[in-house]
Amino acid sequence: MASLLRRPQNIASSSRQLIEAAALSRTLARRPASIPRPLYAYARSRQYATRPGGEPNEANSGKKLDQSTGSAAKGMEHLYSQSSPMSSGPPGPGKKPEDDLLAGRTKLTPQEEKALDDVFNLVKKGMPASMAEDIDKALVRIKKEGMPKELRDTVKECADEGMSPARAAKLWRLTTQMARHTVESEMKDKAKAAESESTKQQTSESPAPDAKDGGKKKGSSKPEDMFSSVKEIKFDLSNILVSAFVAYLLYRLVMPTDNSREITWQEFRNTFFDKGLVEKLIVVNGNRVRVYLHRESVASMYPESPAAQAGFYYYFSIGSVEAFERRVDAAQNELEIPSSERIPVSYHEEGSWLNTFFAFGPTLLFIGAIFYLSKRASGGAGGGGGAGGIFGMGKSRAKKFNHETDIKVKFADVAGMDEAKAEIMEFVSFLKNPGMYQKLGAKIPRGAILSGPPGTGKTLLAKATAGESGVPFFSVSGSEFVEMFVGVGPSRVRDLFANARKNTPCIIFIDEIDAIGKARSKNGFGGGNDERESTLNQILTEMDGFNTAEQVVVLAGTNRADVLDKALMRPGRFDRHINIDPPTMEGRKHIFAVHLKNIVTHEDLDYLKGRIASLTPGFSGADIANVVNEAALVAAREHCESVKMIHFERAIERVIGGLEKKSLVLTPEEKKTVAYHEAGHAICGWYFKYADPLLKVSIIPRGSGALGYAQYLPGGGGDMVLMNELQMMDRMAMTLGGRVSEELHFETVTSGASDDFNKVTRTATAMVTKWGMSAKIGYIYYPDSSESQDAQLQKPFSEATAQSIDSEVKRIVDEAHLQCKQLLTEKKKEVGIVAEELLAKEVLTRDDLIRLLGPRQWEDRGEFSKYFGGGPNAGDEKKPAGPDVGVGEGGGGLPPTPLGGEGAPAPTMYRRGDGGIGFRA
Ligand SMILES: Nc1ncnc2c1ncn2[C@@H]1O[C@H](COP(=O)(O)OP(=O)(O)OP(=O)(O)O)[C@@H](O)[C@H]1O
Repeated sequence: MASLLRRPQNIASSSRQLIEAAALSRTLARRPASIPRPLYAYARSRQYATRPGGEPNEANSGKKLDQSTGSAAKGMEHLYSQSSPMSSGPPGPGKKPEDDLLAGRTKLTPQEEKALDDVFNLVKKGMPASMAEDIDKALVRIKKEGMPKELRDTVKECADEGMSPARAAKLWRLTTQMARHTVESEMKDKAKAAESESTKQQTSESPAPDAKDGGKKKGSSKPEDMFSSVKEIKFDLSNILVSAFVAYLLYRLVMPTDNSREITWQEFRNTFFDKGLVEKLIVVNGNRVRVYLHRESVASMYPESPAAQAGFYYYFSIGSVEAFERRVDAAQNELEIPSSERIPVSYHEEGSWLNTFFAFGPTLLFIGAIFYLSKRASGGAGGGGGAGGIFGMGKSRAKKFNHETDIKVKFADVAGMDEAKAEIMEFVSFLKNPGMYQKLGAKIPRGAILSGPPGTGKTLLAKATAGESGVPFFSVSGSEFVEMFVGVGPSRVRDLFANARKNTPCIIFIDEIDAIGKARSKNGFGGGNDERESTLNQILTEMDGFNTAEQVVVLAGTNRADVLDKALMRPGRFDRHINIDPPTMEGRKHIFAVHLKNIVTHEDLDYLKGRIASLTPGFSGADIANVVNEAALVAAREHCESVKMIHFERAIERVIGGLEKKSLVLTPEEKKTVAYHEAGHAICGWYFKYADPLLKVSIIPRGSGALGYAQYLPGGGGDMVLMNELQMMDRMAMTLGGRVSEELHFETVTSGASDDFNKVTRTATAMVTKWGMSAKIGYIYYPDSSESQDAQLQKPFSEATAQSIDSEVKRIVDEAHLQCKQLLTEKKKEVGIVAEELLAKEVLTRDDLIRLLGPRQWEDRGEFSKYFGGGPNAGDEKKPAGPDVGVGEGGGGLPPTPLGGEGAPAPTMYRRGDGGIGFRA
């Protein structure tokens, strides 16, 4: 009642009809009293709960209708649920609502029947016809089946003591409940009848059990299938969190929050407004109205309704504020609500979720990106420990390989470097059996630097050391210490060594150590690199910091041992310097043997290894691995059962010269120039004692810019370590053979010989400035700019000496040119024969040259004649087994080797010249 007093509009807007009805009742309503609107609302709500349409709907009967509550509009089911203001209230625990309703039914006496008629007539006043009809039905039923005790008592109380608001409300409730119950019973009966009818039909139509199974089997969703598909989904915590967050955002965007529900204007009007339940209205953003109800009124009557919860509200959308205001005014006028009691309406502006999201989105994205990047930067740390710095930036990025599972490499897999292996095996025995050394007082070496050209197997050797010694292996590249933040490098070094100490005995391998281990600059010219130097200092400190009992071996790989800081190389740090050179002929055979293990081939393995090793001087282990793999790919492309010799040769050609460029068509003149150029080289190689005899020449352009391509057998056996002056002169003359041939056979010359001149000049310069082969300059070594920083700025010789060097270089090159010109003039006819044959066939082999020129006068050194034939007694020689080198195919070439360097052998590949017309010599 307190709530009623506080809200006079509740009473003021009570149903006029009800008050009228109560006043009209002469017998029952002696003291007419207003009935609180919530009670009236309750009573009216029964009608909607049973039949949302307000009309008895026969078509909705049977299965289609919910058997207890009728069907509600989609999304509005909650309004008709048991706990909503529109339901009959919660049933007692364990009881059905009708148990209470029908408790203590007894037959009616005639007086009671009359009193009941009066009451029901009173109640029916002001009701819609449909509901009055239900009330009548209920009355008939009560008369037939008896009156429930509660109703009887209430009717009696009304008769004895008169009508009061509470009794009126109770009567309303009981009569409408009875009406509803009657309707529901009818529906249930109908539904039962329909159900039994359909079961009968089903039993007559249902298929045999087998057929059912069959049907199930046919279905695509077998339980196992479903499980297997479910199993495949990977549940990753971060994925789940992100998906959950996104789903929540979407949900919040699409769905309103739980403490609100959308209704229509009609529902607002009929369910809340007309019943005086509305406390206030808030118009949000001019397009939505929030309806706040009198919570106490709702809670006292429907404790379980969501509308009774604090903060809950209904809302509906409006087209325009003006229209809404007009409608509300009209509704209030209709209900004759005085202006002082009208429902307050306020106006709010609020940002939507979407707006908030867009407002904060970029900031969140930015923060997220920074977080992600810093996470990435700190990722890949090999084990924990150590100071991580900001976002773990300072953590070591070394990958830790488990010796039992990850490292399968053994010394047997590393071929062609026996000395290096022997040296490093000592580390293995130290790691396996340290006591043996320590008891004799020997200090254990701390580490070794493996230096050598790229791909010679430094990393492989380090891995094999770890594999053999059975200890964990930390692998990191020098460049991974370098980061744009100051202090990260030293911090990562500390972290790496801290991890290693936790895992002793172990091996740390720092690849490309020159990235951090370069000699620290003395004069600071060009700006120092403090970060790199402090990283290096940290490595020096850490390596000093080991005590000899700590079994941590540090191996480092580099291609530039010459630039490393001296402090790094001193005993007590990297004690051992192991130099790994490109493999020799024997080494290449062994490396081929290692990699051929995985290849299917029916060739004679000894012959195969020897021949392809001869064809690959200067190749590193990585090149060899690549050739073997490439050969297998070539064979597979041709659908062969096994890899044959021809495939290996093609692979070598491809590795050296690139793919044949059949699309590049040379004009006949260009082709002729290339052919005579190549023929010039070939004739020189064939007739000069110390030059390299031709193995194969082709004038098919190749991918790497070569218009012609020749392969020569290195005269020194490919592994030549020393060259004498005669050899150099012959080779230089041969290198100039291409240009001289052009001079002799054409009116003019081309730009294609520039690469030849480069080689010749470098050799001649080295002869003068390094190898003491010029009487005028004498026995002096002048470093070039690649060897000394000083030489980059200032020439290490006087101007006069420079002139002498120039003249001496020119003299040597001129001598080589003269030597070549004499030979080619003498052999002009042979050059023509070879060139014409080359033009006709595009590819010539050693056998063709023997056929055209006769066997070579000079005996080939090394094992080449064993694999390629063609020595001075070639006619008598038994031809080696296996196919000829690349008959009818593009030529191969020896790998480029540095001329002017240590014992550079034959010229190898001839590329497009500067003028773009180029071809090879
Ligand atoms: N001596 C060898 N025996 C067998 N295989 C080898 C040998 N040397 C190199 N290889 C092959 O070449 C690959 C590359 O070798 P690796 O990575 O050890 O070269 P690297 O000297 O460390 O090169 P880089 O200096 O460029 O780091 C190896 O995986 C292996 O397949």
